[in-house]
Order: sequence, then structure tokens, then C-alpha cells
Amino acid sequence: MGRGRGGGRGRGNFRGKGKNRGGGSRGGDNRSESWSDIVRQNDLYETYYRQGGFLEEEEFEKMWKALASDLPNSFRFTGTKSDALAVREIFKQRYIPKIQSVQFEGEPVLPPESVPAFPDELVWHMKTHKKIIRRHPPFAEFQKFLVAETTSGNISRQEVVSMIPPHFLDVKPGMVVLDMCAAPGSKSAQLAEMIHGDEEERVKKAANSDSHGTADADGDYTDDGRSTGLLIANDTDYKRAGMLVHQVKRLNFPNLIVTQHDASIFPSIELPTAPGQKKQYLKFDRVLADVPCSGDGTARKNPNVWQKWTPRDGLGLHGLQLRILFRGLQLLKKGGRLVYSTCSMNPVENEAVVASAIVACGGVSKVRLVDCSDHLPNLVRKPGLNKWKVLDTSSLNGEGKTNHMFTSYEAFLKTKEKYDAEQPGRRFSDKLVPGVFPPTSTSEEERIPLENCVRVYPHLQDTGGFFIAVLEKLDDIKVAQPQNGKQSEAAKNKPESGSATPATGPASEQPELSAVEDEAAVAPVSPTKRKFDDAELEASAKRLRVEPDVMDQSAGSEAPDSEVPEAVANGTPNPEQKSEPKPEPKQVTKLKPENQSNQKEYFEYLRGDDPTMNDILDFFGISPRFPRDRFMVKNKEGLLLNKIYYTSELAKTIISQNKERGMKFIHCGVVMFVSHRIKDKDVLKAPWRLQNEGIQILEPWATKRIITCKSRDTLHRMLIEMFPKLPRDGDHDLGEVGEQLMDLDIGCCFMRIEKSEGEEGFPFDMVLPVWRHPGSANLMVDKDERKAILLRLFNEQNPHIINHVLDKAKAAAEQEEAREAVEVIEAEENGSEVENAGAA
Ligand SMILES: C[S@@+](CC[C@H](N)C(=O)[O-])C[C@H]1O[C@@H](n2cnc3c(N)ncnc32)[C@H](O)[C@@H]1O
Repeated sequence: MGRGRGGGRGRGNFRGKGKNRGGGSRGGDNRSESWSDIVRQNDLYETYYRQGGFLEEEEFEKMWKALASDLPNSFRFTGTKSDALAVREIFKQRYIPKIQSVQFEGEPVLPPESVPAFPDELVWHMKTHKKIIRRHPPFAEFQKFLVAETTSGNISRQEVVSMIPPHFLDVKPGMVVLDMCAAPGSKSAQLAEMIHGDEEERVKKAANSDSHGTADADGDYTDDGRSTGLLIANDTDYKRAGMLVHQVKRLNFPNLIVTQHDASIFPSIELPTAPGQKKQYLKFDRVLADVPCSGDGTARKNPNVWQKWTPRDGLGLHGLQLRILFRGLQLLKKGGRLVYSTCSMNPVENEAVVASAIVACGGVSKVRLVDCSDHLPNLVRKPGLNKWKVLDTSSLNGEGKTNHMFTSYEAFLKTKEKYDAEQPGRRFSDKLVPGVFPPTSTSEEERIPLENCVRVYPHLQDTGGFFIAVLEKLDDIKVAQPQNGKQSEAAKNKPESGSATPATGPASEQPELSAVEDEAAVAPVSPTKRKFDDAELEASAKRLRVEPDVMDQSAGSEAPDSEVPEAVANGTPNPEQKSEPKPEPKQVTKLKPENQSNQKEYFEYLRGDDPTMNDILDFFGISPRFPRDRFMVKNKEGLLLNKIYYTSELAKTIISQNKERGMKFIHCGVVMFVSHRIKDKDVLKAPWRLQNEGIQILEPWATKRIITCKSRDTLHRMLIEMFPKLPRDGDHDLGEVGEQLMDLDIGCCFMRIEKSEGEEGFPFDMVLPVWRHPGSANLMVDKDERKAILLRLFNEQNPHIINHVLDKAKAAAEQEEAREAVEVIEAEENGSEVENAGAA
């Protein structure tokens, strides 16, 4: 049973509010005018993509037309495959035929369609126009289902292109994965699902046999059927990291840690070692570097691209993107795989970054650019570029801008020399470094096959624009980003940035990481932050010059860049560094005030023989095979207060080993038990409630306090009524569940609902927590989730949930209010009498 299928919030779950979900790095959409009023035109943007050598003219026209049209809404079914397919079937059978019957202006309307690029019809998009959706009830019903399932975590609204990178990463259960730039978390949710695999089935099998699980090509489930894998989801931005925590919390995934670090200097994670042994550090099987980017592929939903795009967006981000990718490759295991992705179509942020990183790592013998044409074979794509032009602006004495298209670094230098002689006041961008241009290799063996990168253009399958590159680490990287000995003037003069600076630990343990920060490191260059100057853009577009191609004259030696760390810019190995960089013992993250969190999260693990834990686990008859040393509380003293969390073994190891090393862990753990503070002497025996979040993890190992619900009528009754009566002696309406509850003492229990075929059956397994009160019982599921289950299983659109306790409390409050009102009136009347009396 999927974790989302019960009362709990499931995996991959987005409430659907807020902007810029999906892949974009752009901030919120701050415009005041409506999207339909936005003029989808930006001459400079168009000129660059028209003349930059990306697409043939005819294809460019198609791309440009698609880019100016609205983006279809898209979503995917989440959770384990069987659960996702079950919910998809409900959607297909219940809503599609109704929508297909709708006619608009005499024509049938287009229903939602599955996106063929993804397997099993689990990804859908809808192109129907808003005005049609608003007018026709079948859409309203479908919309309701979409919202309810999104809240329950069975559907994730996500941009189609944003779903691609996790598929290319080829994650298997048991793998250790780093998502370097993870907020708001849509790809982390996919990765978590992949690490999880079909764990639930495996755990059931393990719990019912002597098997401890298996490790094979399907993944590592040797933790009694549980996946041994881990996802570390990271984001440097405090607010966005908060969004990330909010989203991933709802995945109920114990194999997940959220950190807040600058990915370009992501700290090395220490592993436990025996005394006297050499220190060991965590390396990842898979890394996702979905880096901050200019987001110019998001123009179909992002007005800022039309209003504020300039070539500086990409140029300003190249350095940070390169440092993040390089760090990702350092942290990768030999043989491991990294996916680099952006929602930009600009080669300066894409192929240029990939090529520079491979060069910096020591070339194609160290890092391979993987041909992934066999991944998502139905995804329509274009190959990566081997040649491109770089657009930049120069200004004369700070006034008026001229645009230039350079075909190579040499062309740029030549142009600059010419202007230096003729117009000494003309200034060029200091972001034009060798690495932003196409690489120049001397031999075929050294050539980086950039055509293996994947470009997705908007017209190919009606999506946003996107870029993906898959890299495999063939060998250890024996160079490190060198210390920034020659910080550029621009970097020196910059105000203190929001990104991390290297630690000042012992020199021997300190990797030499660059402290150079460009604008991008402070905050992704975002058009929202820039002042839009319409006239300037237009004027500069008209002054565009394509500089002569001097590629053939290139000597192949690139001068080091003043903004990008040397080794990352030109791949020069650091002779001092004989092996991969040693990790920093304490990564001190220096953050801008608004990037700082005052709250420290505490993660204190309880001892395996903790007496309270023993009582709780005994109460539910939890098998001794269930690990007892993975429970934690989130307070400094390690006291059992309100909530007890559970994490996976590796998450525990990493947190325990690194929490005092300056790592910034901001989330880990699934709530398993919450203390039940009801003044009832019977409750003293069982003062802890099972939680929806953790119930599925525990239930296969329970031997006590289990009831089974077999009938849809009983489940319906329990959903529609909160606190239905269950007197010790006398009648009840809770069918077979009531009978079983009669035999239970006060306290919480597991209610199992098993998958069964046919109309009277259930399409998937579920387990829900129920509390047995002295005279009633209650499904411990909140109102919204009850409504979602009623809609999903019973197709009830607007169920009225009866809450006996609340109704009783309301009646009492109303009575109390009425009594108080009478008292006030009486007092006033008496008071006025007194006053009157006084006056008399
Ligand atoms: C394209 S978005 C990531 C989208 C995310 N992968 C998803 O699917 O929901 C880029 C993210 O990078 C973060 N970021 C920017 N600079 C960073 C840095 N130096 N280290 C880590 N994250 C960074 C931004 O806060 C932003 O959330």
C-alpha cells in the first residue's frame, strides 16, 4: 500500500499553490498584469536564439511559435507503481469518458492526454482552454479530484520537462543519492520514490518469513525488505529550503535528509571508522545537479523571460553552475552517474558548463558523457550542440549598449583588441571566459561528444525548454578547485554574498575550494531582480553584431578566467593535490542574514533499550526484528516530549556522525508516535498514538492491536462519521470493525484494509490508525483526507462529515455562549439599575 493511500500525506505531493514549481530557478512571478496581457516578445532573446546556430530556420519558427503559447497543465501519478496505476485507473475510467462527452461550439473538447515520453501512462497533460474548463461540470469534477489527490500525495503537479532528469539518473533502491539544488522538491520526490522502489511488498514478504531481503539488479532491500538507500536533498536558499522541507515531509520517507548548503562547496560527509583507521567519507551513487539557471526555457509560463531576458543571465550563472557540477563530480563514486540539468536552452549554461567540467576533471578518460538515447526512448529530443555563438553586450563609456555575437574566445579577444585600440572607453563583460565558448580539442580521443547531451525544445512535445546531460565518473578526479589566489576585482568589490565560504579547518584536512563568488552565487541572476528597460533592449537588439569567426585560428590554449576558479575554468590540475580533495572537517556556512535560520534542529536518537520505547513497541506487539535504535526526538536533551520520529539506518549514521561537524541538517525523520494527552485514566496504559505518516513502516511488524475492515459500508461509515458510538454494551453501526474493537482495550490500533477485486472490493491495500475510546471509536484521519478517500473510493463529491465530539462541543459552547450572553445582559441591566439608583 502506498504511503499516500492511507490517511497520511503521501509521497510526491504538492498542494498546487505557489509559483514556479518544477524546474525553474526563477523567483516568484511578481507581475501585476495578468499572464494573457503579457507581450510575448523580446527582440534580444529572439535574435540570440534565431542567430545562435541552435536550430534550422524552419524549426526555429516552430519553436518560437510554441514558446509564445501557453504551457499545458501537467501532472503525474506518484507512489509505488501498483498504487499509481490504481489511482490512474480511477481517473481514466471515471473522468475521461465524461470529459470526452463535452462539446464546445459543436466540437468535442480535448480531454487530458497521457504524455507518450513517459512509461505506463503515469504522466498526463491537459491543453483544454480555461474558458472551456470553467464552463463544463465534468472539468470541475476532474479538477476536484486533482486537488484532492494532490493534497493526499497521489498526484504531483509538475512540469513535464522537470520530470525527465530523475528518469535519466537511473536510480535503484539502495542507492545513495544527492540532489544538490533541490528546492522546491519536485525532482526530490521522484528520486525518493525511486529509492523506495517496491519496498512495501518486500517488507511484507520479509516480515512473514525468515528472509532478510535481497540485493540484486532490482536494488538493495537487505534491511529486512526495506531499501537501504538514502536521498540527501539540499538547497542553499533558506526560504526555498523551507519549501523543500514542507514538500518532502509529506513523502513520509525515512531515508531522506534535507540540508542547507552551497552546493558548490557541499561538505564532505564523514562515515564512522574504527579508532586509528583512516577517515572515510560518503560518496554518492547518483547526483542530480539541477542547477540555478536563467530559466529561459520557462517562457511559456514565466513573463519575466519576455520582459527581462538578457545574455548576462546565462553568462552570470556559468561560473556557479560549473562549480556546482564540479563539486557534484567530486562527490560521486567511481562508476557513479550524475545528471546535470537546466530549464535554459542557452549553451553557455549547458554544453559549455558540461565541457568545462569534464576538462577540469581531467578529460573524457575521467568523466564520460553518456549517450542516453535508450532512456525514455519516446522522448522527442535534439542532440547537444558542438558549436554555438556567445552573445554579449559592450558599452562605450558606460552608455548605450552594442550587442556582439562571438563564435570563439579568440574572436572575442580579437574584437576586444580592436576596440581597445579604436575606442579605449568601450568595456566588455568580464564574464566572457574561455569556458563559455565551444571546447577546442586537439584529438578525436579527447573530443567531448557534446551531441550526447539532450535538448528538449518547446515545439517537440508541447513542453517547456530543457537541457539534460548524463555524466559517468570513470576514475577518481585528482584535481581540486584551487584556492582563489587571484580573486578578481569584481569579486573583491562585491558585498558579502549569501553563499558559503570555505571553512578554516586544519590545512591538511581542508579541501582547497574557491572563495570566488560571482553574482550568481549571491543569488541566481534573476530577471525579477533587474530593472526592465524596454527601449534599451530594443535598441541593443538593433545594434547586434556578429563578430568574425576565428575558430580555425585558435591555438587551443585557453587563458585562465579571472572569475572562475582556475582548475574549473581550464582544467589545470593542482600539482599539490595528489588525490581527490580531502573533506573539510567543519564546513562553516556563512550566510546572509535573510538566509540564516535562527532555529536549530536537534536530532537526538534514543537508545535501543529506552524503556518508553519498549513499552510502546510491546503495546503494539512489534516484532523484535524491527530496529529499535532508529527512533529519535527533536530536542536537545533527547527527552520524549511529544513526537517520536523514525529514520533509516544510514540516515541515522550520517546525522549522528556529522551533526557536530557544522553540517546544516534541516529535516530528517518520519513521525511515528505522538503522545496522547487525554485526561482519562485508561489512557495511561497507552499514551501514544500511531501516526498516519509512519504507520505503514511499522504495520507489517505488528502482532497486536490489529483490526481488519472488509466491507466498503463499514469503511464508509467510519469515514463519514467522526467518533461513532461504540458502547461496551449495546448496539453499534460499525459492523465487523465494531466487533473487533469491542475486544480491544482503550488506545490506538492498526486498521487494515486489503486489496480485493470487484466493485465491492478495494483497489489497493490501506492501513489507517483508529483510536478505541471507552464509548466510541475514531479513525485518526483529518477531514480533508477523509473527503479525499470518499471521493477516490466512493466518488462522493461533497460529503458531509459528522463530528459527534465537535458537534457536542459546539452545542456546549453555544449553550455556554447563550448563558454568558444572558449573564451580560442581566449584569448590564443590573448595572444600569445601580447607576440609575446612584443617580437617583
Ligand atoms: C532549478 S531550481 C531547482 C529545482 C528543483 N530541482 C526541483 O525540481 O524542484 C534551482 C535551485 O538551486 C538553488 N540554488 C541556487 N544556488 C545554489 C547553490 N549555490 N547551492 C545550492 N542550491 C542553490 C535555488 O535556491 C533553487 O532552489
